[in-house]
Order: sequence, then structure tokens, then C-alpha cells
Amino acid sequence: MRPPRPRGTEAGVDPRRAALRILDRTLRGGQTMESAAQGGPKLNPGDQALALAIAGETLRRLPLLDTLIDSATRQPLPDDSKARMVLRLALAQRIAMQVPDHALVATALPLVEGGPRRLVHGVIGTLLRGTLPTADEAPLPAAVEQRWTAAWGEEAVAVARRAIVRRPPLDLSFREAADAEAFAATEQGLRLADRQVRLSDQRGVTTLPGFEEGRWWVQDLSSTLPAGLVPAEAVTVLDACAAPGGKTLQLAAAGHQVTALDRSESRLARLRANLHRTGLSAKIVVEDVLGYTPDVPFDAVLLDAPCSATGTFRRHPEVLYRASERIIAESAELQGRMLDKAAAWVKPGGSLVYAVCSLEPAEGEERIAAFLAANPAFALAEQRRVVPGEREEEGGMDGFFTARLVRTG
Ligand SMILES: C[S@@+](CC[C@H](N)C(=O)[O-])C[C@H]1O[C@@H](n2cnc3c(N)ncnc32)[C@H](O)[C@@H]1O
Repeated sequence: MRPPRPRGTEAGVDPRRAALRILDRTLRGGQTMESAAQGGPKLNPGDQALALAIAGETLRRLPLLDTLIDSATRQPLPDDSKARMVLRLALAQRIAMQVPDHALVATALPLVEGGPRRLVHGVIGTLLRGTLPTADEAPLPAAVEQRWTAAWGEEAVAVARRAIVRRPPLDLSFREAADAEAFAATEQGLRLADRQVRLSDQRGVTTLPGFEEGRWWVQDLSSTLPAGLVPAEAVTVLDACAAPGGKTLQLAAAGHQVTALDRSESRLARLRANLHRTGLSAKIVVEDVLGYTPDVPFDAVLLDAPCSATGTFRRHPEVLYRASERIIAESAELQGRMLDKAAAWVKPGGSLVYAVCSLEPAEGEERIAAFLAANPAFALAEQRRVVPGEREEEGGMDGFFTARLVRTG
């Protein structure tokens, strides 16, 4: 006879415990899900993927889950209490992952062993006996809905509510347009642009044809836009804040002489691996934008600045909880300083392309307006804003802002 498992180690509990840790570290510690998943007890790859999936599905619909939980408790549970966290995870599994009721209960209760077990059991029971909402949309955090309604209107928020509960498609950028055409035909992909193909089903990236040969790399359609603003005649291009290198690869594939700068060694290691895999080349500089001075100016500088990343909420729903007004303001201030530095590296007549994967005007339109007001030697040549709703019927796009400024003086 097998020895009984110690209490709290029932099958399926470990990934839920890991999901609880991820949820706590993202919501209370402000971490990304990826970094929150590091450093915990070792799980097998399947359990690790399950933990991330449960935490992700929970974060996609947190306000909805909280409304349900509050409807079943006499006193609202504290926002960061373990009971609320465990209830959120359990409900998300039921609504988004169709986990059977008995499995939900059996894997939730060990997480509150020695604590509010009866309360959690009672609330789950009440909610499972009622009618739970379907999974086709969920409200965003109230502060985000307010900001985005003011900035982009109610329809964009309605689209974002639908987008947040769906896994976004996988977009690939190709070195060669002919390869994109052939791949789209054989893999039932959607040709988004000359060199961009979208796959709507979830397939392992490294198993797709052409990965080993480096014919393509993963890159959301939105993030391909800034490199497209770099004029074809620009010979030397600085890609500032380059890692992991999607835009560096695009620029190199388009024939520019690229210098790729980033301050993160570990992220640059991924950029190097991407260059190696695709056979493309760029000069790599490990530097802080704020401390860098090039020997000679460039024909074009692309500044893909660090930002709140709220435009990536479909892939990283946790960004919506990190991006407080304070974080956005700090981010905008840093972007302003980076723009001032980058401007000095552009040749007269050259271009400065600015980009952020943010849906916050303070990091996009307002940043560029402030820069232009303080820098009369630059003029706006073109700008592009992507808000929820664009190409929705084809699977949507990440929120994004990019602008090209020309140095006229
Ligand atoms: C939005 S990501 C860049 C994505 C990249 N352009 C791409 O297309 O794959 C921002 C990058 O800025 C880098 N970064 C942040 N602050 C920096 C600074 N002060 N100097 C240099 N790099 C910085 C980060 O390490 C990160 O790799």
C-alpha cells in the first residue's frame, strides 16, 4: 500500500500553490508573471505551464471574479487576503478552464489549510450552485477603464473587455516576403503584411517550420510598425533599447547598418541568439541610453522606450495592475529624458523614431508634443496610434504608439 500523502500535497495542489504565489507576486509585488514564476519550488514543465495558465486566466478577469466573490460574502474580504486569492484562482479555473467542481474544491482547500478553510469552502459552494457568467468578456480594472474611456472612448474599452479574455494570436515576422507567402499557404496562416503572418491556433514556436533556419521571429504586428517608419535611405541606424531584438532583426533584414544598444546583458543575450539564428547582423553595445555618447551621429535613431506596456494587456494582463498613475508619470518622465539624449545622436536631416507599447497618451502623444515644444530643430513627419479595435475581426493588435520626427535644424 502506498503511504498516504501528507496533508496539502494532494494531486494537482502544487500547480495551484505555484499559481497562488504568482498571483501574489504580481498583484502585491508588482512583478511580471514571468519573473513571479521564477524561484519557487521546482515543478515539472506541465505543472509549471498549468500554474502560469491559472494565474493568467485569473488576472484576465480579476474585477469580474471579485464581484462574484463579494456577492457571496457578508463582509468583503481584504483585497490581498489569502482567502480572496484562493477564491479568485478557483473561480477562474471554473469559468475559463472548465475544471470540474470537485477538483476545484479539492485543490483549493489545501491552500488555506490552518486558515479560513470553512469560509473558502462555503463561498465556493455558494458560487458553484449559482449561475456563473460565460467567459466571452470581462471588465478591466476600474482605473484603466476610466483612463481609456477618456482617452479612446467607450467602444475601445468594450473591445478591450472582449480582448482580455482571449489568448492573442501568434504573429511572425519573416526575413523574406517570399517565405512569408509560402509559410502562410502551408500553415493556414493569415498574411497580415508583406513579411508578417498570423497563426490563430496555439502551436509550439520552436516546432514550426523555418524556426531552426531562422526564417522568422515572433513579433506582434503592432511592434513591426516603428521599423517601418525608418526611411529606406537611412544607412546607419541606432536601435536604442533594442533587446530582445525584434526591431533590430527587421532593420537588419531591410538592409540597414544597425547598432543595437541596450543596458541589459541578459536581454542582449537573447538578441545575440536571435541574430545568430536568423543569420542577420548588428553591432551590439551594452550601455545605458542616459550615459551613452556615439562617436558619430546616425542617419536614424529608433528609441523603443521602456514604458508601462499597457498595450500588451492581452499577453500580459498583469500590466494593468502595475500601471498606476504614479508609474505612468515616472515612465513618461524617463521617456522625456531618453528622447532628449537620443535627439542629439541624429544627423541633420535624419529621423528620430519613437515607440512605446503603451495605451497611455502620457507616454505617447503627450510625450512627443512636449518634446517638439522644447526642440524646435525637430518636426513631426508621421505618427501612428493603435487602440483596441484595430483588425479585431482578424485577432486584433497590441496597443501601440509610434512617431517619426525629422531633424530639420
Ligand atoms: C520595450 S523593450 C525593447 C523591445 C525591443 N526594442 C524589441 O523590439 O525587441 C525596452 C528595453 O529597454 C531596455 N532599457 C530600459 N532602460 C534602459 C536604459 N536606460 N538604457 C538602455 N536600455 C534600457 C530594457 O532592457 C529593454 O530591453
